[in-house]
Amino acid sequence: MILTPSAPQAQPSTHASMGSRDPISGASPSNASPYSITAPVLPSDTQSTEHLPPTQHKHIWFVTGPAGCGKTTSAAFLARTWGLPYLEGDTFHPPANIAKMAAGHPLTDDDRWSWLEKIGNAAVAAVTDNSLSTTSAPPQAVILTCSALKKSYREKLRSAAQAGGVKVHFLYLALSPEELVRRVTARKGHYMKAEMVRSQLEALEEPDAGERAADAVVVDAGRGFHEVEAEVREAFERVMGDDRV
Ligand SMILES: Nc1ncnc2c1ncn2[C@@H]1O[C@H](COP(=O)(O)OP(=O)(O)O)[C@@H](O)[C@H]1O
Ligand SMILES: O=C(O)[C@H](O)[C@@H](O)[C@H](O)[C@H](O)COP(=O)(O)O
Repeated sequence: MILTPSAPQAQPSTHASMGSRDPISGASPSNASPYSITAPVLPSDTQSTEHLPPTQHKHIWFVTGPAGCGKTTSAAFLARTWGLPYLEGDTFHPPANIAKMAAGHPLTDDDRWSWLEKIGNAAVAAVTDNSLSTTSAPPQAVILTCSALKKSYREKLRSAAQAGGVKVHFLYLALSPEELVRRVTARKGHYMKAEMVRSQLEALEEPDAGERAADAVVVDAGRGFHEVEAEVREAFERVMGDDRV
């Protein structure tokens, strides 16, 4: 089930070509695609405009949902706004997984397990050591993209964070099947083809009520760039604000 299916809205004219905007600097025009990103993106790669107040805990933000829902776009928005490191989940796949998906075959749970383990470990490391920091201290938060389609996958990511004593959050970008297919079809130069959206939706388990009460925020991703950014920003500021020192 899709929680908030919605018709696509017209994009604000200034964002009409955001698919080709540089996702970190936001620079436009550019011939960069979001998939030219190689992980990690460091805070110094961003031109952050906002300062994050000190928080009691370290935070991992997973931006989740099926291919095409806008994970890369929203993760890059958070990273460049707050000057946070950003890790692209796809870069943790072994080559065999990428080849499999590019050939149009969905991954199995087995295929995904070691990938999720790497993502969880990398997320915790990002906020507990300073390998992704441009100062002497580890960053307060890290942003990761990961489809995290099933509850069991999210549980695995949660347990990695729990072991590291770090708070974890899931931003789930809800989008109708039709709009997912439209966006994946329109996107060029990516191994994930539109036919794969169906299998992603078959695997998908949206965050349930318990997850939403705990650590998952559902964002209606069917609106224009500005509206989605505003909702993502609101969720991020609310959660981080609640953890202020
Ligand atoms: N709110 C939006 N409205 C219209 N198109 C969008 C929106 N957000 C992202 N897109 C476009 O949809 C495509 C998929 O977005 P992307 O961020 O790459 O998703 P994902 O990382 O989840 O696969 C890209 O071409 C992107 O520019
Ligand atoms: O769990 C999976 O089936 C895969 O990880 C899959 O989710 C894939 O990696 C991305 O969906 C592709 O890329 P985008 O989501 O970035 O389009």
